[in-house]
Amino acid sequence: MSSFYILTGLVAAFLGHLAYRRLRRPSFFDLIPGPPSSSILAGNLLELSTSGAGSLPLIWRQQFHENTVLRIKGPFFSGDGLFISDPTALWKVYDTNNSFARPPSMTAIGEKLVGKGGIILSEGEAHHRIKRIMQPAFNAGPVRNLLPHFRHGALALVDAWGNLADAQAESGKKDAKAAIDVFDWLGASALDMIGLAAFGMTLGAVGRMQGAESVSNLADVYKTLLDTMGAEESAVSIFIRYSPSWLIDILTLIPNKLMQAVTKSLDSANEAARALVQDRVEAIKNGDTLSNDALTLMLKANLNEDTKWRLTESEMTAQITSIFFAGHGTSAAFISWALYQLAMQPELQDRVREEILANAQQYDAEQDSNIFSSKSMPLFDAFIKEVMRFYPVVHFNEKMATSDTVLNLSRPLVLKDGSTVSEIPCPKGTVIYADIISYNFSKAIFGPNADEFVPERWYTPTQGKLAPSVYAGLFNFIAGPKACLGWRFLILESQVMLFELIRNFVFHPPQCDVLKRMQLVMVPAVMKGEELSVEMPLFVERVQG
Ligand code: HEM
Repeated sequence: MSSFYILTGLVAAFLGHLAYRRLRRPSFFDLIPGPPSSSILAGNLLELSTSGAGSLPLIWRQQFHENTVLRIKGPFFSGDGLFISDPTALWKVYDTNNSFARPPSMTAIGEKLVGKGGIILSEGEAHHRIKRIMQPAFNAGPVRNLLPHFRHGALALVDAWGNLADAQAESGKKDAKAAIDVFDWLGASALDMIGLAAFGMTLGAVGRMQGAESVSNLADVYKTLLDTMGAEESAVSIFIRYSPSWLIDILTLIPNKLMQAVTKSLDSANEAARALVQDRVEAIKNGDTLSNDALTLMLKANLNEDTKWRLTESEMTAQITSIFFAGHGTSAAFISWALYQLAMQPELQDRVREEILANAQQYDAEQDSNIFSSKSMPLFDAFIKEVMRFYPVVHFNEKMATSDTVLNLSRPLVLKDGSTVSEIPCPKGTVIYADIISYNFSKAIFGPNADEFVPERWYTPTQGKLAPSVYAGLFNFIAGPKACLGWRFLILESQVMLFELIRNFVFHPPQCDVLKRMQLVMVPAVMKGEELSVEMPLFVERVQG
């Protein structure tokens, strides 16, 4: 019965909203080009049923060419939103003075998924306190020391895929069934990498895919949690992505199997994370000086911190869930797209492998991350940057203006009435969607061939004005105080993993189209009958000789 009242209330609110839209005075934003107001839902459903270039921002990009500002109208009083890829405007949104923050609606969704108190959802002073403890573990030096952990994880995957490739070769089959779903395996491997490098523990997720006993229940718990979140992308969830927080709170009151499943796995994940923190604190107290994983460094930093800055045990536990959440699907998708691109461009794959093999002996001897520099391995370095540009697995990032402000633009914006402006007013409450895809594909920044995959572009400096950036002038990790904490971790993890995989295997293209599916992360998907299945089926063959 309560569901009936809630739904009736929502329908009434919707009708009221339509009336308000008709009656309100036109604003400046009405002059900014963008998809028709009614298309936000239809467009998002399109995003769901995704085609090859199936991201909504991608479709808009084709429609609106090089427009660096697009206006959207969100459903249910969620106000005006701006998709922005203009570098000057991005500098303003992501500067350190905090005049923009995560929209409350996104925090509301996030808290339902990953719980409260983690670094990702925190803002302002609370965020500063958490980051102070976490940042040192993710700086360049400590991350460089994680190389042996990443190598260990990469070799476990090489071993597993070697067995599968041998079986494939023996059966002589090269049909769809013989393909390896590299995304699934890389997901397990990413869990193992985080387990080893971030938390100093063996999770055994890759071993489990080969039929071994579970080493730790944490791997199962997080896999269930992340799979449940992956299933989240329904029409309703896309709808609420653009909705105000009060609406999200109401919607989640409706009895819902998905939310119940997420809450259940989140509880188990938190329980397992708490046990891990307690175990690690005990080890430090007992004089553990050898462990160099991120959690040990964070806990040591915490113990040495002034009490007013120190994180409590439950705050520390929340950070573990944040790291798993932020660092698992992202890296699995990123490395999957890298392998896909190599499979589609065999000539490039050969050249990258040649460079890897030329450096393999030195790498084995020194095990030093310097080998991955643009000086030692220019093509490998350029390839990774180009994958980052071409496959922005995190495709947009939301912020909301916390006070009235103005956004200057690097290029004039042509309004619907034909006039041009070089700045746009941004009233308090305006939601900004930093459009990472459009930025990464901007011809003004990356040149006329921005739509093509060309690693060599990285041999010369980029021409156009760049957005603030922590890596290669790209916006994938955003910038400012809330920039990705794990970007160095991700780059080294990918370098080590790709080095070992390309060194050992040749990748052949799938026998079907691979689609870009816009979940929270841009994941690969293929059509299986009528259903879209999240996977990346590649043929993997051992390198001969
Ligand atoms: C291709 C891979 C990755 C991409 C594109 C990426 C991108 C991002 C982005 C855009 C944010 C900002 C989110 C927001 O505030 O809304 C973020 C935050 C974060 N990321 Fe990553 N990330 C990646 C991999 C990783 C990995 C591997 C880790 C950890 C091992 C990680 C840890 C974090 C953490 C802890 C935050 C929260 C930072 C804060 O709020 O201060 N990320 N990431």
